[in-house]
Amino acid sequence: MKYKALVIDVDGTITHIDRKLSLAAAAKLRSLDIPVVIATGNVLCYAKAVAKLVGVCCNIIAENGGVIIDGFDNEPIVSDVIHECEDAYEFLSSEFEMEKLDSGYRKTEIVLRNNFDIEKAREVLGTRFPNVEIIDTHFAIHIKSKKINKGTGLLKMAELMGLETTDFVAIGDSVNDLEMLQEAGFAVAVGNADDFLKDIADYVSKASYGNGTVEAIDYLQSSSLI
Ligand SMILES: O=C(O)COP(=O)(O)O
Ligand SMILES: [Mg+2]
Repeated sequence: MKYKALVIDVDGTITHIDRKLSLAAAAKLRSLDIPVVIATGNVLCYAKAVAKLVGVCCNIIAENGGVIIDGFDNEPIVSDVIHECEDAYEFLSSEFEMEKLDSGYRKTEIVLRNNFDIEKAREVLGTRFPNVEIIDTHFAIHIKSKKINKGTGLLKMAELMGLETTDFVAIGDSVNDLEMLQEAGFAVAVGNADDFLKDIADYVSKASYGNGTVEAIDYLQSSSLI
């Protein structure tokens, strides 16, 4: 066994296209005897439920690295980065009809329904908020700090777990997984992943969504990598 832990995205990676949980992926993750860290752009309470129900509780990177816990009842570590995201949102909302998602729960970023022109929004924002970026995960649009991502989240989590980031296999599907896959020792992109993620991955599954995760874990096990 080469890698000591696995860090895995949620939407598009352990789900089907419609965000329903892939039961096959959940069963596969639950069967592993190495720690499994959930890493998602979703809010912490959502991620905690995912981790608990999948059965991999509870080292969690939520809000794209902005919020981290290393135990279900432990106090979250919350990055202080929301203010600039709020300022950018206020600035944009005078020009775009935007619908906030989960705003009552989010601590570190602003998330919006994917129903406006993101390219235009990036143009309008220009260089006004140099520490803020807008990303599209195909599930939602995030106005987030450039200072945090799932890669910085993995660095912190590895430290909390007494591991190196290179001890991890990372599995993901989208732009918000890029830094995490770059940081990990072994990177997996599922079949539905964006091309730029597939380009940097060590393994690209033929199957998509949750079935891609099952295929990748089968490969890692049969190659004695985990
Ligand atoms: O929050 C999103 O937009 C996508 O969530 P994910 O990181 O679990 O894929
Ligand atoms: Mg995803």
